[in-house]
Amino acid sequence: MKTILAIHTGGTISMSQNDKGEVVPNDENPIAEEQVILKGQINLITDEMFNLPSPHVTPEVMLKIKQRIMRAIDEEHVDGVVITHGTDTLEETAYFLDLTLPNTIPVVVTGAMRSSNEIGSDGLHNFRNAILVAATDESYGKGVLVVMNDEIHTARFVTKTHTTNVATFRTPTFGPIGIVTQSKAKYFQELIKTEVADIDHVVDGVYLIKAYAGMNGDLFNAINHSGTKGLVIEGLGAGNVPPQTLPAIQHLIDNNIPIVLVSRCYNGVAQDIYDYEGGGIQLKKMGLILCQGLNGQKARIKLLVGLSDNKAGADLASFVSNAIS
Ligand SMILES: NC(=O)C[C@H](N)C(=O)O
Repeated sequence: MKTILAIHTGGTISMSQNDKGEVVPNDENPIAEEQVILKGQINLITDEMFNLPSPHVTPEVMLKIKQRIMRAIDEEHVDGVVITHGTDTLEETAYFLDLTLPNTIPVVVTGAMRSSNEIGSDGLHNFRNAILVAATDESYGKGVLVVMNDEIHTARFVTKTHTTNVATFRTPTFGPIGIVTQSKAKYFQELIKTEVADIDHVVDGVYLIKAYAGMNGDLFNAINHSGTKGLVIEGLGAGNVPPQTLPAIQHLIDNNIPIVLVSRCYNGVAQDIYDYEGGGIQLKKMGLILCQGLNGQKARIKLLVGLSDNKAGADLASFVSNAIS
């Protein structure tokens, strides 16, 4: 029998609807373990570590979860870990863990779109599936996984795409890597390349700014201060910005702030294709780091982890730039 540690951190999976129809946190994580079908087949131990709506989750909280999992691996010798988490920032915590944990045992993050007492609540189903995936031998060596709505996604590429639909978690461009059936986790894709940065602290001052038509330098100027450690820009299309932003972006570069460029598009990767003012070719020449395959919030987590690992210059650029190969 495998031993799986479930770490509860809060989110809708731990919430319920009140008489007025509002979804509210409970005093404690209310997941009814006795209802989880796999009880009896798996030795499930639980840790009610946090009870936070996921918009309250910070990189410091993510680091604490990482440290808790390290203890489970090194001292408790568990066979797998499941983390329940609010879905709003689930992809960020999952990717933080993917970048900072050794790839030794399955670590699976899950949540719910409907709270525990709502009709059609998906919490227990997702929790059961996540336990099943964490206890499956084929789940070893795949990095941190996200299990929602009968699908298995990599933490690196999955993103929340719908405000309320239970099929909200999608992996644009690359697709999920497996499915969960009644009794099995089945994989049809391999994870490519894993990287680990064993950090013991997290830096502050890493920002994310989205480009838009007619944008000027105001937002970039606003973060041009001593507390800024890094910036991710969600550029337009293949990775371009309006020309009026360029002087302010250049000031940040002159102040040695690493700037990462991704695309605000849902699919595809940022590339240096266009050679006009503000185009990707110019941005690359200015020193922006083009990051392939990650969305803005994931690229921010990667930049934050790289900086927290004391990476700088070419080392930081190579850590952040390529998530694909
Ligand atoms: N479905 C959810 O979990 C959303 C909730 N607002 C959270 O992230 O905590």
